[in-house]
Amino acid sequence: MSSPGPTPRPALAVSCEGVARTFGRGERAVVAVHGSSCEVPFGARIAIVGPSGSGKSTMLHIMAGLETPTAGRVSWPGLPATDAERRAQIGVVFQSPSLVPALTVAENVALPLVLAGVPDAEAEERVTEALELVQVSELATQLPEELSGGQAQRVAVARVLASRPSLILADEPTGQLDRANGQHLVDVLLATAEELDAALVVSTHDIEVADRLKDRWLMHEGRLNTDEAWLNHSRAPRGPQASATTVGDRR
Ligand SMILES: Nc1ncnc2c1ncn2[C@@H]1O[C@H](COP(=O)(O)OP(=O)(O)OP(=O)(O)O)[C@@H](O)[C@H]1O
Repeated sequence: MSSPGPTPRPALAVSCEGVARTFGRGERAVVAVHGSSCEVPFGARIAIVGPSGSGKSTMLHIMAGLETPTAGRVSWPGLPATDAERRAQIGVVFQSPSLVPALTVAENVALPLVLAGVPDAEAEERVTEALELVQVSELATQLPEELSGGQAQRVAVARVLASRPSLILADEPTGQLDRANGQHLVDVLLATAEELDAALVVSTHDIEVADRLKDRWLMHEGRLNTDEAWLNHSRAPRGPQASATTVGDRR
């Protein structure tokens, strides 16, 4: 019997090789991300956990192509090579919802579809479906200023889902939601990622949210640790500090 060939490498949505990002110069320079590497295949469900200021948002923005690394290399082997086409396949849920103030909720969700040239009837269908998924259909004609923080956050998620991305990057998507609504939003992100066969990366402080995702990575002082062994380090005298200890203690 012939031996099986090497297992084909899974298609990667995004790959980071030693990426770093420094803001400012000289004495005022802040290193938000130190040389960090990761590979995110399609089908991945990853939580990036870490304390405030550890570099999670910056890392997600690098993966999204919104922030250019000052060192290292980011690539999207499984996404289109041209910037515009690739951007259309990357959905980012920002920490602050950033809705367009003059547009209604439905118009905000439709905006990326209109810009991408999706026909009106299909855009309308996708908007209705996305608003239903995040349970804000009744807010379709409201303006962003009329929404609570949590409602705005759900609309921002709907906007990403409607564009049917292949790579979903969500920065603290449950930050302004109570526990039940937060859990529901995670359900929606997971179900959508499954349906689209997309990669999903969620940054969070919330261990309950992190535990819903298949893999958990730690961001600590600008360094990304993709080895889940850190979960057990809390018992070791010199394991990763505060955040890892907190996570480990919950297990
Ligand atoms: N545009 C910027 N200019 C200067 N410093 C920045 C900028 N963006 C981030 N930083 C700094 O980089 C570090 C990492 O910030 P980042 O927002 O990535 O962390 P975070 O883990 O997402 O934090 P949080 O959970 O509070 O959002 C922080 O010290 C922050 O002050």
